[in-house]
Amino acid sequence: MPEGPYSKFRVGAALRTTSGEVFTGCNIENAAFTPTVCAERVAMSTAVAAGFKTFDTIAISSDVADTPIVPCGVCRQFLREFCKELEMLLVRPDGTFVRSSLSKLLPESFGPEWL
Ligand SMILES: O=c1ccn([C@H]2C[C@H](O)[C@@H](CO)O2)c(=O)[nH]1
Ligand SMILES: [Zn+2]
Repeated sequence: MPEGPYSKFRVGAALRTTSGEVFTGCNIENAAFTPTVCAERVAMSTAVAAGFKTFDTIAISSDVADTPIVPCGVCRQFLREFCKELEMLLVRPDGTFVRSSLSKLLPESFGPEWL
């Protein structure tokens, strides 16, 4: 995965649909900073643009810290739109990972069924 030119972070995400397809994404940084998009949102946007709307698992990895990466708040809400109970594999640079879930990282969440 490419390095973000400003943060120097490399983040990758692999999102699996309930029918087994995998869509990947990387963080895409912007000179104006604010328009930067995270790997998780790129992966889900790519999947939705391809017509997939049901997901079960996302793996997220980074090569920066020794601790597993965690998705930012914006991504948690973005992912929530299509899967309240999304399983998460938070991967360390050495390939080991911890399991988490969106319902754990974004409890009592607001979603489409409210509208
Ligand atoms: O879960 C995360 C956390 C951060 N980033 C990106 C956004 C930015 O390019 C860089 C630093 O925040 O890492 C992601 O892609 N996913
Ligand atoms: Zn994010």
